[in-house]
Amino acid sequence: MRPVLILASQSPARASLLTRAHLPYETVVSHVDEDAALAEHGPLSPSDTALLLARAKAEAVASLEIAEGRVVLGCDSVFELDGESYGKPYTADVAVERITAMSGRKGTLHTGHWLVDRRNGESHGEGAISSADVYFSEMSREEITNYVATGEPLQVAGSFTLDGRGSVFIERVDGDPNAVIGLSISTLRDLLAARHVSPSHWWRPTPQPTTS
Ligand SMILES: Nc1nc2c(ncn2[C@@H]2O[C@H](COP(=O)(O)OP(=O)(O)OP(=O)(O)O)[C@@H](O)[C@H]2O)c(=O)[nH]1
Repeated sequence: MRPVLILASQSPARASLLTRAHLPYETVVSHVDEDAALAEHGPLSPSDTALLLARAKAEAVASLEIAEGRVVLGCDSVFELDGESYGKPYTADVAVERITAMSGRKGTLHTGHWLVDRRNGESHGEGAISSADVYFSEMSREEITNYVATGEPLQVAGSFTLDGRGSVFIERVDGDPNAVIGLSISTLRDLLAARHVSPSHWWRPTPQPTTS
């Protein structure tokens, strides 16, 4: 039986968070062009950017036939430092520059969530942001270049991971740590509750067909 939840994301970290919570899901990547989605809008705050992109991803997948009768979750994570939005650094030079600016300081990781409920012939969308302040320890130039050389920070929003090597440099998180990684499970619970669904329903063993 297909899981009710579709995760509209290519992110292994987001998938892992659902798996660890024993929440069954199917992954359908949205292939949303994030720059094009943002170009339609004027300047947005980092949190509004995350919510808009989460919505674009969820709606792109929710429009597919595979989403009929199911619930689709899209997410997007944006790192805020000094009021500026940062996504993935992609290159080592950009990662070194950004991590150098973060050293010894506090940034905020905003993760947008958008849920589209396509059950019962409807299509109801609702979103929420989960933001967490992240406090970084002082990092030496050598530590930064050694971290960037691993390649880990290049493909993650904010150029660091909380659940990987980046944890060496994180002193404190104020907020949902899962939101830092990319998907706040408690925010998903709240969005599902608004649609009269509890993730705990999915822990029940699926009734096995009786052999007559
Ligand atoms: N493992 C880990 N990944 C992180 C962390 N912070 C951000 N990320 C990842 O960085 C990526 C942020 O880029 P997004 O554009 O939101 O998502 P994406 O990876 O492109 O995947 P889509 O959902 O398909 O757009 C996500 O995959 C996040 O899971 C972290 O602390 N740990």
